[in-house]
Amino acid sequence: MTDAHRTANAIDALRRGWPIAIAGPDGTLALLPIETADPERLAAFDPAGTAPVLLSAGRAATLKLANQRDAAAPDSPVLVERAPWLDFATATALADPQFDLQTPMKGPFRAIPIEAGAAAAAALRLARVGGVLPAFFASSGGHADLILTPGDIDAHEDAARLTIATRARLPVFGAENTEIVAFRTPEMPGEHVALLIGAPNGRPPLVRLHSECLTGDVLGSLKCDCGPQLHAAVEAIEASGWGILLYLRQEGRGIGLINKLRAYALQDQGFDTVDANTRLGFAVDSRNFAVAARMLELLGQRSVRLLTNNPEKVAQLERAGIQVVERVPHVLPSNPYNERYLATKRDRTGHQF
Ligand SMILES: Nc1nc2c(ncn2[C@@H]2O[C@H](COP(=O)(O)OP(=O)(O)OP(=O)(O)O)[C@@H](O)[C@H]2O)c(=O)[nH]1
Ligand SMILES: [Zn+2]
Repeated sequence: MTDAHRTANAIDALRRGWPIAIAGPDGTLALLPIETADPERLAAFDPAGTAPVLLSAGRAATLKLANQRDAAAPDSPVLVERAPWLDFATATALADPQFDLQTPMKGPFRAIPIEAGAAAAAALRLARVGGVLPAFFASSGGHADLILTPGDIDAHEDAARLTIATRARLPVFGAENTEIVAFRTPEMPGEHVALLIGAPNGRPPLVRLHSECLTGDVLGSLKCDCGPQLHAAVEAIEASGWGILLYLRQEGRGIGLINKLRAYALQDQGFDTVDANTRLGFAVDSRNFAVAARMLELLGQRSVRLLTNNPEKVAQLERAGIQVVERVPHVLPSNPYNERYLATKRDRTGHQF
């Protein structure tokens, strides 16, 4: 089995609630994903009932386990000791923030040292890639048929594996002289695409990196600005004469649709987009724009004008070897439902408005 093949199987296992094991340089962990497993599988995985619970640093902080985190490495995963009363239902409440406000955690919870730190961090990364909650029963003695390494997960996310699969003419609303180019890697289920709009004129193209947002792009959600930004980007590129829209399959800033909708449910409880992600146990933004740099490179473009309010997109493209000669603001009018979202972008995630 190849590296990426093992990761694909591991993602499949996570979504089905089957155990996997990750072997890092400092030790191996057998892992059972809490979201998708059930009490019977837990009993089979951990007959002695001693496997601790692995959580992200953000989730641990939300659960007031912050003081038990490693002060030298505050973003490291946290392992919660398995007390006899910490059953499957309690572990589910540790994993899923949905009921945090209704059922305050009782505890006492105790964090214990993690020996297999690399495996623990890789497990949380794999949960994000697989779109499940980043929480596991984790045992150093447990058994799983499928064993992978942190490096296997790197291979799965490696932008260098991207290639052009096909291209065709695609007149779109607002830009009729357009070609679509589709990209894929052997393992990613979602294909990234580029729209090449207008005719190259020797100048750097006007480029937009658009991250997938099913709710905003397709369903007309008013909670964000994605739909209007998508259409305005096509218009702006068309008006500029020549440019490229990259449609990146990075739903929910990389946490997937289901976890984004969980974040929306937390926003219904009053948390903003940043705190909602943290409560779920994810980074505020999990996107890696190296994939966009690779797409531009495959399209023969190393110098671009970038349509964005997000300085992080500029920085990541530059780090990946694409020269951003100009940042062009991309601000759309707000509505009553997305005002707070836009204010949070301005105040907490460094967007320039
Ligand atoms: N996790 C999470 N993702 C969200 C939320 N709202 C929108 N998204 C996702 O955010 C991505 C869009 O990114 P934005 O941060 O809105 O904008 P940006 O692309 O970083 O910056 P600009 O280039 O300036 O527009 C899409 O993948 C959306 O699905 C949310 O509340 N939580
Ligand atoms: Zn959106």
